[in-house]
Amino acid sequence: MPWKASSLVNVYMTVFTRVPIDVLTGWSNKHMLGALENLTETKHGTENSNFFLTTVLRNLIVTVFENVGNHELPFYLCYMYFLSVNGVPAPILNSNVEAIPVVQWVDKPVAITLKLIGSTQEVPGNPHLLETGRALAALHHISKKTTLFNARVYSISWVKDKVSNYAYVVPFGKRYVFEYRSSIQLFFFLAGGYKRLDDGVCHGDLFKDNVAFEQLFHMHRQRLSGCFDFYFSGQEKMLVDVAIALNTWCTSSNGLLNAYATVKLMHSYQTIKPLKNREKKKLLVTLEVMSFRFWLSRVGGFYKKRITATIYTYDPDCFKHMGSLYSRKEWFISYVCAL
Ligand SMILES: Nc1ncnc2c1ncn2[C@@H]1O[C@H](COP(=O)(O)OP(=O)(O)OP(=O)(O)O)[C@@H](O)[C@H]1O
Ligand SMILES: N[C@@H](CCO)C(=O)O
Repeated sequence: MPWKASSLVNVYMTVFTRVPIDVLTGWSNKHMLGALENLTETKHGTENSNFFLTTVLRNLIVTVFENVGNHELPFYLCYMYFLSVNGVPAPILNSNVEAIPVVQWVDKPVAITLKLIGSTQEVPGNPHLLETGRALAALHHISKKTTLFNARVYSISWVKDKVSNYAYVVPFGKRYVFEYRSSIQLFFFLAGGYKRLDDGVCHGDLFKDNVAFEQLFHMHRQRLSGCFDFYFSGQEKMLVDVAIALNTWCTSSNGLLNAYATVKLMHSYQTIKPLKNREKKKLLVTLEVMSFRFWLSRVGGFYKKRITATIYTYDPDCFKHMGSLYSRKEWFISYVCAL
């Protein structure tokens, strides 16, 4: 049966693994986090089980990793540590990389990180777009200097695997579109120009719900307090991160890229890290490929989760048609990329 976004209504549960209070108290004592005051489950998130934990000393996030193995966690934590000591705000708790609280619960790794101040922005305005563009560019800039390495998460084999697994959920008359878009995706990875794009460790998931902003009391504006959810980060073309950000931060409700928002984000990104000509030429196809990539993972997520329980899933519909939008013309790209 083909999926339908409307059937996502009433699908609300974001925690898969709960941790008893006495276990949390033990961790808190061991890592000197302070006496526990409050514990609540987060309302969003589809990958891991996240809790807001308040102690007398701090506001924390407890993440029980559902799909990240013990061997993978050190990269993510070290990368967050690397970013935060280099001025890109990531929610790492200790300034000593050896003292980051990592524990184990029912055979799953658990990390305790800082809860960022403020909240995420569903409808970003000028300052949000400008600060996000700047933060992403700073992240890319500094990531060039790290020796940390994590293999690309969304590789050719990932695409092939998902496409073959999910093809049956696409209505029969639409399968040619699915095949066409997946071929663009594969072509993108295999094309010669792809190899020459700038790469390094990328965030991989810089959606609006992964950046927090705090209100400045003395001013009528907000300031970026940090980026989180680095658990898709890995080696990637930096243009891919830019396209993910544009698709999610700058798209209007009708699915079209908003020129005003795109110019803001791109301008602030490029003041720190200007795109090279070969990157500008590939931006159009990268936007298309990334919209398909998230559509694919959301459709897959919907099916996987529907089988297991009623849990929170993201709506795939907003990425469905993005690849064929009229605003994605060459002139539009040169306009928004102009510094
Ligand atoms: N460091 C943090 N500071 C503030 N809030 C956070 C932090 N980390 C997680 N959260 C909260 O927890 C929620 C879920 O976190 P996150 O997005 O990391 O989960 P996930 O399961 O990995 O989700 P996704 O499906 O987006 O990959 C966020 O929407 C946010 O409200
Ligand atoms: N940020 C992703 C989920 C994690 O890949 C989405 O909204 O589809």
